[in-house]
Amino acid sequence: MEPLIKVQCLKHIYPDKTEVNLCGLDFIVKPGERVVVLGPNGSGKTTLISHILGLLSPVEGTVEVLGLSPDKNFNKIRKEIGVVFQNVDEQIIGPRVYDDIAFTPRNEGLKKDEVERIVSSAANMLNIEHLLNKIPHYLSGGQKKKVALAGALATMPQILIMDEPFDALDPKSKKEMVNLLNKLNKEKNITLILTTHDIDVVPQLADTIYVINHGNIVMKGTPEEVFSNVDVLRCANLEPPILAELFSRLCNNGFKTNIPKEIDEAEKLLMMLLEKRQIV
Ligand SMILES: Nc1ncnc2c1ncn2[C@@H]1O[C@H](COP(=O)(O)OP(=O)(O)OP(=O)(O)O)[C@@H](O)[C@H]1O
Repeated sequence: MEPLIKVQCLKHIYPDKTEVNLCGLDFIVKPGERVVVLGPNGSGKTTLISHILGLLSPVEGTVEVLGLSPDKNFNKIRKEIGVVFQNVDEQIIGPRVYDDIAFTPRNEGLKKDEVERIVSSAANMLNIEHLLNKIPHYLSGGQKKKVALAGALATMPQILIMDEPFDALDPKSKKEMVNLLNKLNKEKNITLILTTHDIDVVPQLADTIYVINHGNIVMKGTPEEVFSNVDVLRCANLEPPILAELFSRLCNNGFKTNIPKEIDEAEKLLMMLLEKRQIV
């Protein structure tokens, strides 16, 4: 299967001469994949995303999205990619929530009733119908994030990129966001690229994880592969999810068990282990 995105040994130099390198392993995203990028602060996650979106041009290395250089084919590429930036204030531009979600469909010249249909379907997906008449500036951080996501989904892109999707979300909204992202991936076949510091949710969301450290993509693998490699993670200033760490330690102590993704799964596995040992 041809990759949707391929980034090889990227080097970027910002105007103030700050140099960002992303060498090591190639960054490859296949259609329908859920990819999470992990790395410490300042390691270049947002820089990587900006290149994929064609907002920045590499000084060295190659960036290909759908076989094209995104910086030279900005309009073509941006139709296929929905994005929610870390700082959503920079991307919400409509005077009312409705206008913001309607921005791209209106720009594409769609008729009023088609725009209405798209906005109402995106708002419904995110449970924000009650916010449509509000002024975005006065919304809470979590509400703004949902509005930005509704805007990104309005044109049903092939690829959805979210930089820190769980920032500003309370536990219930975080759970809803995880479920929604998985639903978009499964039912609409939207390819996901996410960055997050919220490591505990990663096993529920990732098919593939990339770990960036010191200018290199140092590791690629499934959550099980990556989170069992505690030394590489710690070296990159990352902690494995608490459940992954606990169950890896149980494995190291001779208990044959999978690594659970969620607390319910962990509970079942623990009950099975305890029953086997006749502790309960
Ligand atoms: N516009 C800019 N001008 C100058 N330097 C920049 C600019 N944007 C980012 N940088 C620098 O590039 C490096 C990588 O930044 P980037 O935002 O890509 O990291 P990140 O991994 O997304 O960080 P975080 O986890 O904190 O969001 C950092 O040293 C940062 O200070």
